[in-house]
Amino acid sequence: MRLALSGGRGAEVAVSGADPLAVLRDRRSRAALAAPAPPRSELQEILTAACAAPDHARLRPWRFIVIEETAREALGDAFAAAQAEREPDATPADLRRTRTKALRAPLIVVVVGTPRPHPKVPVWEQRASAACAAYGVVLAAHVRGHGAMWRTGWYGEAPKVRAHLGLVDGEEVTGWVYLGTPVGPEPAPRPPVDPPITWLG
Ligand SMILES: Cc1cc2nc3c(=O)[nH]c(=O)nc-3n(C[C@H](O)[C@H](O)[C@H](O)COP(=O)(O)O)c2cc1C
Repeated sequence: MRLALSGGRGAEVAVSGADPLAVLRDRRSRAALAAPAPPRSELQEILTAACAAPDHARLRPWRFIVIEETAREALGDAFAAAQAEREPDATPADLRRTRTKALRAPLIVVVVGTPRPHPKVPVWEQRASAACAAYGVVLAAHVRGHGAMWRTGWYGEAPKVRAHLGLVDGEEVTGWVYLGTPVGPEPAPRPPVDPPITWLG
């Protein structure tokens, strides 16, 4: 059964009577996103749901930075400054293109992994947990009828961007989750999946 998203403007997925597994199965990332973004109150719920990520020893090895609409220009400037530092030959057109990466959606949630040494929980587990939290943001936004797309990029490691975000040593950008109202044609339904399973029966 395919779930209908009612409008994609903060409306909840119509789960009543439907198979909730379809919410997971039929989710698609949406690259083209426009205003409105989820309002703060709803984003709070989405990020709270994302904090239910599996998390060994309850370290909660992530945090969120929310780039609201008015903060995007400054982030784009940081992207461009980072590119100018990394590629001294970058043209003004290159820098303009890079700046627009911050404007691809009305809101960005930066999921920051905060792994730290722990006697029982290795860093890879904490990174996996942060990735689950990022997926949680995507999924919870989808459930609430918003479009989402998890992206990454070199600029997450660039000192100028890290400084702009206020990241401290050891913190890492797990994902830039772009959120907003999907625009343009709906992506084709996900092709049937044959899960790679080894059954040991
Ligand atoms: C860690 C991670 C980084 C990603 N980075 C990008 C990216 O930079 N650009 C991109 O187009 N897709 C990226 N993706 C993939 C998209 O989020 C998305 O999963 C993909 O387009 C497939 O769409 P679907 O989610 O509808 O299956 C990334 C996914 C993950 C898990």
